[in-house]
Amino acid sequence: MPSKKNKRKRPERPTIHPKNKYSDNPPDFSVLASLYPSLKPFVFHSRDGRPRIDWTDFNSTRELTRVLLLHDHGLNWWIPDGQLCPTVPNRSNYIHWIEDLLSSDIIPKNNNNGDIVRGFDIGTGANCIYPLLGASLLGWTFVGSDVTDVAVEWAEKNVKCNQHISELIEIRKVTDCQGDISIEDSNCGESVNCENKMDGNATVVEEAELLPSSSFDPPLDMNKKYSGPPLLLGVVRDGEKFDFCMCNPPFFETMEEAGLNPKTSCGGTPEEMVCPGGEKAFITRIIEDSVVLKESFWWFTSMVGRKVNLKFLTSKLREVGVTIVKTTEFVQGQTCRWGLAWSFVPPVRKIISPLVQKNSLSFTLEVWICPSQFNSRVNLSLKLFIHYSNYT
Ligand SMILES: C[S@@+](CC[C@H](N)C(=O)[O-])C[C@H]1O[C@@H](n2cnc3c(N)ncnc32)[C@H](O)[C@@H]1O
Repeated sequence: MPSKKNKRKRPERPTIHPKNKYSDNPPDFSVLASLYPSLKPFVFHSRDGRPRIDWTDFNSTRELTRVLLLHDHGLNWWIPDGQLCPTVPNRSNYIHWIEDLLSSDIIPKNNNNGDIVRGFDIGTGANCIYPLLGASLLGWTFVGSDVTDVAVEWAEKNVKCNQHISELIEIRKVTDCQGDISIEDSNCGESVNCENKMDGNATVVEEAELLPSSSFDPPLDMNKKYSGPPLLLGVVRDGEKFDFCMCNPPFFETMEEAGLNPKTSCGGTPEEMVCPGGEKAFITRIIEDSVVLKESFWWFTSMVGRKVNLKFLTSKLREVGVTIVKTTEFVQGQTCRWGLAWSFVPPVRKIISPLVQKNSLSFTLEVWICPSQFNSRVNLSLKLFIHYSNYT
């Protein structure tokens, strides 16, 4: 007789966004191999008779991505050997999560660009996957930025060979000396050299009082501060307005760390995978840039690779006085990634729940409201957590 313990199964976490093309129809490698002979050499059958792909072989994963983009999205696509190869279903999850953000009514809709949705993909890579998917699935327009010549060259090729959406995507090369971009660093007192610097206004002070203490979060090691080329500040041009930015950052500090998952081979050069301070430093810089560029973006978002960093980053967001933070979990086979979104736009929705559930499902919202956004001088240590499912 099964024990009571076994009966109490934890609810299954959704691993794929319901709007994802593959949520009801996962790719059938046999069918695809019969339609695209170039895929055939990479498909084999396991003992249970199911068609499989060798995920540890870069050529297999690249060919599968090429075929899926062509077959399911009508996109021509290629990357040179060794460049980071995206998996289409999980990259689509991030796009659909942003779609949810834009359509949710927690903050007012952005009408800056009329009906046109405009996104900024920080580090678009040679694969240019997010602009290609966002443009082909949803008709969004994009600026995709990158620093390396190979990424910019191949992203441009991938855009040009898709005439039906090429008008929607601009690839922007980031250079080290772009703009005059040093921003105030309150921790180490570097020089301030930008017009719109972070200023400690009243909202920041109240926010610190109102939101949970971050005293247990480890600080960012000063030696590991992001010191690379600009991310947003200095790359976004005067007067540009975006509905969102997105980013799949270099997660790791070393290539050894990057190579820790022997179950997959998605390629990835050091420029794509690694930066001093890893994702924590990279995303911290995006947060700092967002303070200066709060008028230029409706939503800021980034992928986060490690949960411990998510905690650090959300506390950083509280410090800088955002009005909203939203997180989600992207489950990719055995790997978990997180989505982090924030905004400085005052929220309109007020669904209040006393607690943030610990083991929340994927694609859920956490919203923090700072009462000072409503010009209220409430002298209470008030914490409002809003939590609801994006599926509703
Ligand atoms: C993990 S890869 C992501 C590539 C692609 N977006 C994807 O999801 O597969 C990170 C990318 O960020 C780029 N990158 C690093 N620093 C950057 C910067 N300062 N500005 C723009 N891109 C940068 C790298 O060259 C690399 O292409």
